[in-house]
Amino acid sequence: MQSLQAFQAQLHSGALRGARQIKLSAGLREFPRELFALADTLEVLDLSGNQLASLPDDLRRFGQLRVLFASNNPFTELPRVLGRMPRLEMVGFKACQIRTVAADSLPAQLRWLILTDNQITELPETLGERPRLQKLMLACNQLQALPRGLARSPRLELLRLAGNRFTTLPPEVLAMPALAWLAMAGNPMTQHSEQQALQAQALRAWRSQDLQRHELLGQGASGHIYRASPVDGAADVALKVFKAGQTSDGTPQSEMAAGLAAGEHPHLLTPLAVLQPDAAAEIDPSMLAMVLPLLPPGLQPLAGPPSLASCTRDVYADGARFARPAAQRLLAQVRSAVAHLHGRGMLHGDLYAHNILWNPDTGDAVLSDLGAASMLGELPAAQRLQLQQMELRALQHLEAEVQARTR
Ligand SMILES: Nc1ncnc2c1ncn2[C@@H]1O[C@H](COP(=O)(O)OP(=O)(O)OP(=O)(O)O)[C@@H](O)[C@H]1O
Repeated sequence: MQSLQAFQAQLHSGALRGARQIKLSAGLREFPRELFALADTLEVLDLSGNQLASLPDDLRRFGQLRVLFASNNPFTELPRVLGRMPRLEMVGFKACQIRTVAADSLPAQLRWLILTDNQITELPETLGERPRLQKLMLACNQLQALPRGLARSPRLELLRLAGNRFTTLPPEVLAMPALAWLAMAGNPMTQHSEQQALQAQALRAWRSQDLQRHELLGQGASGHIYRASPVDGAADVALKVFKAGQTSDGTPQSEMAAGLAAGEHPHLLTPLAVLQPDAAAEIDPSMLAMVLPLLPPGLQPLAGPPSLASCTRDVYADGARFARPAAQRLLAQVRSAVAHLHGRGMLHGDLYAHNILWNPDTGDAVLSDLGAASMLGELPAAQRLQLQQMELRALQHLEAEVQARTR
């Protein structure tokens, strides 16, 4: 729902009685007290894109609230009242101005925490005392260390640390018993390798006048993808134009560096080149872009991304069943793509069925999306190996999901 007036009108008419979900984005500067009329039923509240800097102390009256999104609001502190919410398990405060996360601001049932793109320098030890924690998004902050107790988080499977200030790998990461998906690019511990990868390719960058841009092929969270033709008559390519300077997993620069460093592999979607920014360009010159091979039509994602309920696990189409030979071929190709990345000293970081495009008839597959990939070359060899072993957990989850649907 977009406007406060529309919300109020619906509330007064009784149309919202018993509502379990509300989305309000209307330039709100204060929490609308009218919402308390739904305190007994509301489970999902989305207040993203307002002007809120605080939440009321009696928010805990929302006894059923499980999910709270409040991204793109000028909070400077994670509201402490969240720590007293009895059922709250998903908390999303992306792109606010948060500097402080107090020890008592984390709900006991916390399962999924999004603090991407804030200014956080330190996290409280209580984060390691949330046994249901499964997904932790901390990219693009100012962190140099993690709470020690996170090392023992029994269910923490997905961790995003990209774009912070880590000079070495936080030791807690290697101890996490269930970790399977990790992004850590764009930190001082990886930056040198990323810069080298970008510099090495700078001379081979394409200019925008080398390409004619055509229709939009699709868009994801981080970019718009167009079909484009090289003006020299070479085969068509895909052009990915990044939407913003930061993605949920890191930065476009890190994604491009990883893609270039990964090099070519028949089952990995890696860029052919970056597009040189240029003032005369048809696209906004401040936007970063890269050129990718054009995938043949007929490929489809193996699954959809996780839902609020599945949290770290992909969602497969109802009744999805794969023919055994196709499933085996798919898994062999994905394993070979992962082995290639590991051989290059890298992590994919987002090894998921939703990042695999495949042809269900043949089993031919391409692993895409290096947006969470990390270059591990600057880490000690033993750590590199441990991280790659960790990523094999993601591969095992994928294999189990596919095998469970193979007839
Ligand atoms: N190389 C390509 N060739 C043809 N079509 C492509 C190509 N890459 C992407 N697409 C199309 O664009 C859509 C969006 O791509 P994708 O999901 O990779 O976006 P993204 O923004 O890069 O990813 P993310 O959401 O993970 O940040 C795909 O579903 C597909 O239809």
